[in-house]
Amino acid sequence: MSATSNSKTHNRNERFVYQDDEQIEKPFNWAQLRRLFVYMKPYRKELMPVLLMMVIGTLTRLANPLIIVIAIDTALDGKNKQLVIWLGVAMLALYIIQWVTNKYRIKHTTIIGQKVIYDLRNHLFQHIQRLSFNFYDKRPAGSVLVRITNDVNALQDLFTNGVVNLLMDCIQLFGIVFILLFMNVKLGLAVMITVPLMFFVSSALRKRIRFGWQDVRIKQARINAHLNESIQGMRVTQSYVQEKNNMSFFDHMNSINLKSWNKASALNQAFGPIIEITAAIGTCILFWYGTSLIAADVITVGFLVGYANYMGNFWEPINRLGQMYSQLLIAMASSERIFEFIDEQPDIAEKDTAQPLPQIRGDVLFDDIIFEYEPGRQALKNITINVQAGQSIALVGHTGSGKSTIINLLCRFYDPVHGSVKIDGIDIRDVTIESLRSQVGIVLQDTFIFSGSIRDNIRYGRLNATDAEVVEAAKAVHAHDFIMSLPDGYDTQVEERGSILSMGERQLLSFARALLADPRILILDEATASIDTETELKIQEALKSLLQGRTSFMIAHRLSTIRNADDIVVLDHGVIVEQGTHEQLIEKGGYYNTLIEAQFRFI
Ligand SMILES: Nc1ncnc2c1ncn2[C@@H]1O[C@H](COP(=O)(O)OP(=O)(O)OP(=O)(O)O)[C@@H](O)[C@H]1O
Repeated sequence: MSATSNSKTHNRNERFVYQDDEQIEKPFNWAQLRRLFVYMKPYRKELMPVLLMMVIGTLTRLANPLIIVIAIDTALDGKNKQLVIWLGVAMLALYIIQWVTNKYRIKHTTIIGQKVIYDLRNHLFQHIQRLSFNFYDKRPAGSVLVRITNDVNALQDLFTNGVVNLLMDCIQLFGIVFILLFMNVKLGLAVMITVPLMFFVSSALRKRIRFGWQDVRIKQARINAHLNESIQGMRVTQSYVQEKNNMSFFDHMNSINLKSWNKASALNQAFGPIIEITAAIGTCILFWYGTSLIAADVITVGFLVGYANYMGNFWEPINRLGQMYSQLLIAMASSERIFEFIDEQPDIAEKDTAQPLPQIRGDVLFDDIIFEYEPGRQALKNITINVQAGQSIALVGHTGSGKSTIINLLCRFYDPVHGSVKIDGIDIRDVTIESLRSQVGIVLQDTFIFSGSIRDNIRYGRLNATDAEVVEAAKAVHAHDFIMSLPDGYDTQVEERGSILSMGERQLLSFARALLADPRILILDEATASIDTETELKIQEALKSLLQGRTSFMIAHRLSTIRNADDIVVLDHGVIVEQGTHEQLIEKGGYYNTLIEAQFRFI
């Protein structure tokens, strides 16, 4: 396989490490299984008739061999033709009952199972939407995606037929054991003597199977996480001509996954022969001991045939339970990963006493803020910024100086370690998150365009805005002309991330979206990409409309934006080194002056 030959070309362990999925190596977790079944609770009523059908179906199956016993012993000598007919009718009736109950059971378990999966997926998605940025910082998006798709799907089999089949097999098994012992205790014990042996041999195997399937899931999760990253980063991959390298890495992971699957599957298949051998030994014992009992007139031929029939039915559920064990293990590995997410609590939690933030004016105070993403590494040190409503603040500084961090704190994506952020004098930790974020608008550097029409993308700012308001917002930020030049105007369909639009056009769309939302506080992470002078002028004009009457924080990259700001906060390594207007700071000839000179040599 090419993975082996490529392994010398680079050290794969140095890149794409998805540590997060390595952790689960625990034994079978019954508490987890019980927790999973909580999702079935709302469907208890619907489940009752299914269980009833299952019990009826199983009992009729158990009655079949009894008819055979009677037929051979009392009817086959041809003297009692009527009894043969009646036995035939009874057999047919039993088969019909089995057919009807099976059909009902399969149909309804599928429906209930799908509903449970639907609930679980919704619950998981609802939960991860609440999780803080901190959670997403630590995980590749792919691994989050895998849990909502693959891991939830892996539970599908369990919920659609697994649970009911499990119960059915258990009832059938106990029923047969009871009948075998009831018919003849000695014979029953003799034929079942091999069962403990089988459990003993298979218990070591079961452990290996469990680890095998866990390993498969980990490998699959890695592939999916990598796939997701690869698709997201396809442009970068192609620009750096990394396709071959990427392919070799993928091939490597894929072959590891294949090996892991083959191993688990081979272990799983080892179950079958163990059961077959045990069954064969059991059958030998039955006929050896059974014939001697016939010779001694203790049992009849019909009895032995019926007994053999029950024995056949005895191994069937055991075999299925063995297979189901691996299904259960796959489901348990997935549910562990799902619950790991569900148990994750958002770092940014609302206080019980949190009140909605009233309609704000827009005064903002960063009061002696210290913040660290990781303990011991301060990203912001003693930051104090006092902003009056309606002022525009430009945040400037070299890369990594803490500009985005300030913005993250204002939206309460993280909480400071020390100090507080206040809006209109109210600590933002005391208000509900929704009321805070709905009054703070953000225009990100990498404007996210959703699949849909241009109109819908603008309307994302305020879902109940009318068409006229959408057009009005677009006009105000000078986006209307370019939208009208598109094939279907406002109805033009754009794909995810808006690749048919230029960088400048995407910016204007995001301005229109923000204007429609009409927040009192606006955060703008200005795009760094250079655009032509004409678009630059348009954007500056658009910005003026957008910023009017709002408090704004801008991570500014264009000199024109920085110049127009009411106040410029200059950051260096998480510390404010200078603050003032453009003219004041240039006059001062300090850090800002050097920074601006370095960035914009034409000044
Ligand atoms: N999620 C994170 N986890 C850990 N450290 C982080 C995280 N985000 C940022 N940092 C660190 O915090 C510091 C400030 O980062 P920040 O993103 O605020 O800088 P910035 O000024 O916005 O940079 P840029 O102009 O490059 O966007 C940097 O040292 C960065 O490495």
